[in-house]
Amino acid sequence: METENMQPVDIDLTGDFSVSSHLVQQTVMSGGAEQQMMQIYLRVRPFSKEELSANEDQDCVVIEDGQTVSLNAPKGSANIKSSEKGVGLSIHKFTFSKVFGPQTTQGELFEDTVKSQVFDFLEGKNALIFSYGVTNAGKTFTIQGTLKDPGILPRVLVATFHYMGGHQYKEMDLKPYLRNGAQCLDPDQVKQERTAKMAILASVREEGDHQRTRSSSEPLITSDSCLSSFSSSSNLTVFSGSPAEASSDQFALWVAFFEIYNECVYDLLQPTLSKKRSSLRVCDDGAGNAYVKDLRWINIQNLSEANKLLQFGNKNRSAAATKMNQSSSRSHGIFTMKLLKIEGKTLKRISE
Ligand SMILES: Nc1ncnc2c1ncn2[C@@H]1O[C@H](COP(=O)(O)OP(=O)(O)OP(=O)(O)O)[C@@H](O)[C@H]1O
Repeated sequence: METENMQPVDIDLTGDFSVSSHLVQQTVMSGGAEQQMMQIYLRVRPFSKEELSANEDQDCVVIEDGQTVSLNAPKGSANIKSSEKGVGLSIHKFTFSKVFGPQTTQGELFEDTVKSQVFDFLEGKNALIFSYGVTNAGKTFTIQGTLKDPGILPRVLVATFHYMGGHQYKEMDLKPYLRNGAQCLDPDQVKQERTAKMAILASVREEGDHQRTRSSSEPLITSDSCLSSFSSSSNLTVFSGSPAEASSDQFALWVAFFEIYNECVYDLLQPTLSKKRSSLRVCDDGAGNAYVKDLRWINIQNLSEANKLLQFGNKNRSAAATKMNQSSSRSHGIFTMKLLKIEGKTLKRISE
């Protein structure tokens, strides 16, 4: 899992990484922008019952200390055979910003990795969090989690609504535009926004009625209102106090959810009327910033709405069972939040 604080300007990462042979931590040197460190975390998930009964626990991954792991090639593997012949090594060491073992809880992971970045996002800075790993590694569990064990995304949403407190801008007439801007909507456009959002929320409510019997270990987004229910649970981190409380500023949260599947971009918040979905184009806003053209942005005003959009989007994701993971996501899902800080009717800042 990797996290980075970003400035509003795009940073070309290609060619700018400085990577030493055994150090996986990477330094981002940006042309003109301030130098930033990309934090790279490793989470080692526990073995499943099936993996244990198949004797897959061969101590291949050994956590040496809080930052280092050794990877030992499995018995009988090609790596072992060639290292016995003096070709290559059967042990590799990697160093990370921090390594989290199988006992790490979702709450501990959030605290020790992205919590400070969430605070930065609420205070107006851009941030990017992404998870990277082979199929079945635990990416979905870490980012989304389950009803019982909420992951990073629901925790970020809870923290954001807590921060906004009673200072929400409900007019819906200031909407993110292109990459870093916002546009004013006229009353007809606001009406269209409300209608589009209501259509999604209503469709999830209808489906939610048929889903009440799901278990708490299933992905978070399958259960209606679960975000709201765990937001009150004691193990959930929110920032103490709300910095928004004291000021007269207001906040609007807009979200988008899309996937990259077979190198095409699909909007997950676009109701699909036919089996064939149309893909979206990635464009340049004229200032060198990439954005997805015609991507749907929805203004959400509470956790229940956030949960419904997640349910709706996840249902649209291209999932197919693989040999290793029966509910594997076959695409890269990208959930984006834009937080607008508004004074009167004027946009003061926007963070993503
Ligand atoms: N830290 C963890 N603790 C307990 N179970 C976990 C943990 N991480 C992952 N799992 C379980 O391991 C399985 C695979 O996890 P997950 O679906 O998140 O993998 P993934 O990396 O998203 O896979 P894919 O790329 O194929 O979608 C799931 O059953 C999940 O519940």
